[in-house]
Amino acid sequence: MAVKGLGQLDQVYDGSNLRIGIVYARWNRTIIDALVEGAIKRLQSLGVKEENIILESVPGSFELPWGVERFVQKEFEKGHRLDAVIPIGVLIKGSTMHFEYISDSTTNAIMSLSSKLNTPVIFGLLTCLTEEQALARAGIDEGKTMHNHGEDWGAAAVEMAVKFGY
Ligand SMILES: O=Nc1c(NC[C@H](O)[C@H](O)[C@H](O)CO)[nH]c(=O)[nH]c1=O
Repeated sequence: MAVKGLGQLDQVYDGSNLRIGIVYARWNRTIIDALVEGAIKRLQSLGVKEENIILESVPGSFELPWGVERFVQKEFEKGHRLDAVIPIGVLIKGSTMHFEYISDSTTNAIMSLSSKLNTPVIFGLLTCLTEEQALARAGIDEGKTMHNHGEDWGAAAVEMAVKFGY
């Protein structure tokens, strides 16, 4: 018996009527730029118009939750509802516990945003132990060992907006 919905696992969703926000942190900029580019590329491949992809930045990943919350509210107040938002940040472990505290607090805060804003908020935070891990997940390491995770986030934003949006 076919399990209902499984066939949707690789379904392509039409983003042509969607307005998507991307809020990126400005730490580890080379990696961030690749991830943002990957998300935009996938959004456009799913039909999201260039003028409907709205970019904003914050100083670092710690500012992402509040920045995303205010970004969505300000766009709504301007009459431009966002159908989904992709926060993008790159945290790389240093020699202190800073990484752990920001990773944990920011992840939990981002997780609660979708319900709080009634808008799909995608988890676009890389929490890496080494720079090499982050480069690989942005698809820009030497050996091109992984795909650009920004593309996954773009696809998730379109799917969540089409399936559960207004
Ligand atoms: O420390 N490492 C990182 C970082 N620190 C800054 C922090 O997010 C915040 O902007 C400041 O503490 C000011 O509030 N922000 C990142 O996005 N990635 C890191 O790897």
